[in-house]
Amino acid sequence: MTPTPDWHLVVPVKGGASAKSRLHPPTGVGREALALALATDCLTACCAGMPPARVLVVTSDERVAQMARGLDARVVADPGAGLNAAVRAGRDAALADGPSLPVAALLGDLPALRAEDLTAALGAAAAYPLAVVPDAAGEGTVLLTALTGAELVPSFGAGSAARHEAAGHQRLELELPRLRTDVDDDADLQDVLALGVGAATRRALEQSATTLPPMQGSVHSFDETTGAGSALLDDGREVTFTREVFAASALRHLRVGQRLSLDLTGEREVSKLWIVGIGDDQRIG
Ligand SMILES: Nc1nc2c(ncn2[C@@H]2O[C@H](COP(=O)(O)OP(=O)(O)OP(=O)(O)O)[C@@H](O)[C@H]2O)c(=O)[nH]1
Ligand SMILES: C=C(OP(=O)(O)O)C(=O)O
Repeated sequence: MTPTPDWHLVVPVKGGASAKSRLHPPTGVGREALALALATDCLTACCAGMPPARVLVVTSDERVAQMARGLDARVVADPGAGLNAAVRAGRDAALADGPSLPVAALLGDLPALRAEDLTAALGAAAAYPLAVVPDAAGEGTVLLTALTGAELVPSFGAGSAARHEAAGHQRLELELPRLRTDVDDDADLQDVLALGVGAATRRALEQSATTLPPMQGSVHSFDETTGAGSALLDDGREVTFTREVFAASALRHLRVGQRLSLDLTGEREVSKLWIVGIGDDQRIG
């Protein structure tokens, strides 16, 4: 296998009141807060997938900058001339580390992204001098790469995948929906929620129980004597529940493999469980 080169990753994040103008968050959720949460989940995955010192977040928004610094990413000042200028500024900051380094640019609105998706995509892109990964619709760009960073010339904006391809970037239709689903509008938000978003986006949407589908999973283990156990979420995570949570469900028994709906506190602890299809007011015991 070809070793993966040491990419620098440029992530532009607009932030502030004008971010994500096509998104209509549910009542009780601010657009700015939701946009920040989308970027937080995206950057958390990036900084888990590669050394954060090689992740360059281009922004002029102090809240975004603070969040990025908290993840140990580098912050580059946004020149204030739009998305492509922001990506160029990130590229130039990366090239200050070495003029022929490989540089990639990733959109910052991918809240379902996981570290392994980024690693897989950068690994695939490493086989080409220039590459582009289109968004799920095949029209926009989510990832643009150049093995020689100085050759990264961004042309983001409507229909950018075809433009990047015409400029010599190899089109990579990777089977990585978590990487390819960017959030522009309300339908995209539903798509990423179905894929499973990161903790920040889930938290930001918590005030709005109507839009957030409960987590689904199946019983993985159950101790009859204590009432404690664990479940496997459909996104692959194992989560645990205590005897108190089980007792509060009013269920008398669980069997391994049984389908459940779950609420979580934190990443791994179940705060509430119930049987799929049985609503809060229709509990069975
Ligand atoms: N730093 C920086 N990032 C930008 C800028 N414009 C867009 N982005 C980021 O680029 C990614 C894709 O941008 P868009 O989908 O066009 O997002 P947007 O401008 O926030 O949203 P819309 O108002 O819907 O166009 C997101 O991560 C944005 O935060 C910009 O001028 N500067
Ligand atoms: C900026 C782009 O897309 P969107 O506005 O759809 O995020 C793009 O794909 O080039």
